[in-house]
Amino acid sequence: MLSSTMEQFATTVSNLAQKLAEILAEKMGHKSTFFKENCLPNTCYLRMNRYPPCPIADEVFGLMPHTDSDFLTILHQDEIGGLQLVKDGKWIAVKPNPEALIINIGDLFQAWSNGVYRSVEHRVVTNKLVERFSTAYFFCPSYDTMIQSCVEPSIYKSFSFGEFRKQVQEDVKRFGNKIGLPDFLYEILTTPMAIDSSNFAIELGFFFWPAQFALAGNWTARSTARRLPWRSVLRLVGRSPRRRAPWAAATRKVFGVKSIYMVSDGTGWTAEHSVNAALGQFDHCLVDRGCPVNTHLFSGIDDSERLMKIIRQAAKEGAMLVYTLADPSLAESAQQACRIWGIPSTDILGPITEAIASHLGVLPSGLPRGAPGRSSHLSEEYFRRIEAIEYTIKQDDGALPENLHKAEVILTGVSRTGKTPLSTYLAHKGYKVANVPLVMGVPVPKTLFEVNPEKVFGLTINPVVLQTIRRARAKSLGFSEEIRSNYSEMDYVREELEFARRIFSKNPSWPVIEVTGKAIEETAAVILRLYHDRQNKCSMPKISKRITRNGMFFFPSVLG
Ligand SMILES: O=C(O)CCC(=O)C(=O)O
Ligand SMILES: [Fe+2]
Repeated sequence: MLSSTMEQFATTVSNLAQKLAEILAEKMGHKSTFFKENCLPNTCYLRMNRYPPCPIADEVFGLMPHTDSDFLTILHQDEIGGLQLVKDGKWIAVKPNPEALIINIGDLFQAWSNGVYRSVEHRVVTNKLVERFSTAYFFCPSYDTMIQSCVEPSIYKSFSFGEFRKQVQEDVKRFGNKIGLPDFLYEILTTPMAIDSSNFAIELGFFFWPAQFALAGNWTARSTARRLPWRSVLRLVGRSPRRRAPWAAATRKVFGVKSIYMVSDGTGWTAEHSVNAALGQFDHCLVDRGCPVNTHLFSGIDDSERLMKIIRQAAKEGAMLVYTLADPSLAESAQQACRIWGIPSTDILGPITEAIASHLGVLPSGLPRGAPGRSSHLSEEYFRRIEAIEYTIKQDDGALPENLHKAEVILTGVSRTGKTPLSTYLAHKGYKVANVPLVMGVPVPKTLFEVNPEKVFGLTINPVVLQTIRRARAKSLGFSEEIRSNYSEMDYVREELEFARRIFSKNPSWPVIEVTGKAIEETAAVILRLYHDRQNKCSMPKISKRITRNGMFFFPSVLG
């Protein structure tokens, strides 16, 4: 009785699947007999799922996130609910309606339609109290049927359904999850294609349901392991059920770690800096607030083969892709592959390069930094930077005062105001920087007062903060008690800051910058703004300084 009911059900939904496939094909302008010829009843199969009540429903999936390896799936679920699908990057529940059928696009339809229809990622969550049943009809061809895109140029290589299934099994064995269509993507995507991707899941009125379904009450739950599938399967028609394996996507969901892949055909600094700057906007929710982000940098990626491997990996891991690719065809490939695989992506270099090209009226070279044919990789600017770094290292901590006149920027202040890291940072930006410490009782080099005062910058800091920094420093360096009290006791700290203040006030054209609580980058930005204002001398703001009540210099950045 059960089997005849199931046969009847299978025949009905098989006809429905046939019609739907033809309608979808026709919508793409293809009147095709392909489905009629290749998806015969003996190659399609029906699977009945039972999801027993699960005491740890929050931790276990009934069915791991997956896409179906078929053309179409016709699914019936009972009134319990639990099926979810991904829409716009979010999991949404499919409202249970025993009066309706759910149609899922499978991987084969995605390949056949060249990505116009997309196979939908779905999963089943378990229920604590009640069992759930569903029946899925998988509309498949024979293993030797070749799956080939119905339009050219094709995104995917053609493959037989057998090859596809074999690859899926191998991937599951090797990686623990199915990769699916990304395995069959052409490595080089250079031809622009307009792909109208749409996740597809429609509900139809349901007209047939076997009453004897409850017969299968003795099924047993197959897996109780955490996050492993929690359901039993009854196969009625066709091939054996797929092995269910834990998915990378599921692991991701358990641990909630998001990844950002940065890909560059150069060093990757631009991508890295941009991502870090943007991540700064999420300080309030990163890591310790439970939203951990992993970033991975792939530099020197200048061929599509490696690019596609990375993108495939990103698809597998559910990562986002941020790329700086000077070669427009490579950037285009990245964009397309991301669109096809549903990977969120951002092209950092493309939009700005295009804007500059249109502003200048000149085409960009499309060559990454260092590529043969691009004007000298090691540019003048590069050598200038190296020279600046060499100079700055030599001039650290008051060394070689006779060379101060060669500096572009001179930083001065008491010990532990951040002169050295600031000098190094500015040197990496190409400025020759000297730093001169102001130490009470040690004469300040004469040359500091002989050089152009416009390049001297004083640094000052809150005494309490300075004392804390100095104490930590004294401890880590194992200073003796005597040196320690000289260096880090409050009276001494205040006195030394006063000593510096007096020097600063005798040299009123030195801007004095309060560094308390400022990042090196922030102080550097202030210095460079002043430096360039002074260099350009155009409507240069007059720099003034005044003394605040606690005896610290306060530096209003731009005064008219
Ligand atoms: O039980 C369900 O609702 C979904 C079943 C399913 O996705 C499958 O068997 O592939
Ligand atoms: Fe499925």
